[in-house]
Amino acid sequence: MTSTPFLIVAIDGGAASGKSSSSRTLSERFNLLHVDTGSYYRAVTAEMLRQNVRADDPAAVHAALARLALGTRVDGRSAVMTLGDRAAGDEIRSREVNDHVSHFAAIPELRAALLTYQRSQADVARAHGFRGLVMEGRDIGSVIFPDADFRFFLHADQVERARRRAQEGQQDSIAERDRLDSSRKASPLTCPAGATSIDTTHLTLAEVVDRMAAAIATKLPA
Ligand SMILES: Nc1ncnc2c1ncn2[C@@H]1O[C@H](COP(=O)(O)OP(=O)(O)O)[C@@H](O)[C@H]1O
Ligand SMILES: Nc1ccn([C@H]2C[C@H](O)[C@@H](COP(=O)(O)OP(=O)(O)O)O2)c(=O)n1
Repeated sequence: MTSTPFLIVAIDGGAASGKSSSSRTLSERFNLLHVDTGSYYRAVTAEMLRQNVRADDPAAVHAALARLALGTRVDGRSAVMTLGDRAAGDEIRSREVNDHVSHFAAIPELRAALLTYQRSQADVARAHGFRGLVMEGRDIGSVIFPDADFRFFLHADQVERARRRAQEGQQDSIAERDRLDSSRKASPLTCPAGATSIDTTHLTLAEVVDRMAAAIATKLPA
């Protein structure tokens, strides 16, 4: 008897390239835990701001990281970071977090603190009976799960991505975040070698999802 494989799907890309929307749909279609690692960097950034810690103060960042008590709550099909007894909420999408998150995400010590935590989400998925996980971010296919079963890299031209964000009513300097995320030394945003690159500029969300789903279905029936 063959057992069903536990599948890891990695999706990377810049802001508003379609990572969250496609990940959510794939998580439903294949019963995968949805892990939005951007929300983790956002939650830690919100916590740093709450504690008045600045990204350019390494000693304060170090001390604050040592105090973080990270946990995970599963909400439907999505993993949600908890900090102590608080779950990350809407404040992680605020203008202030948008403006600061890439600066905190560039700090190697902070990224190292989140590395094991992100990998441990596979255990959370198993414990909750999911058939695998779909994890989205900037360095999932390159650093967190380089051996993932599927690695996708989504991109779209900047004007289209800005249009998508504006349509959501969000104030977000995506060009500046992409510049910082792509140029940092620690795990920069890049299309990992061997990943499947998809230009979503002229595709509908359904078309993007269908391309990824067709590949995944070869290993895991929907
Ligand atoms: N291929 C697409 N065509 C049109 N709109 C899209 C497409 N992909 C995503 N969107 C829309 O763009 C916005 C940002 O998408 P999202 O999935 O949140 O991107 P990311 O997670 O990469 O930041 C959402 O409102 C989403 O519905
Ligand atoms: N794996 C990850 C995920 C996000 N980040 C950083 C860089 C991003 O600008 C911020 C926020 O990520 P998020 O995915 O929420 O951003 P968008 O939804 O694409 O606008 O976090 C990262 O450095 N590494």
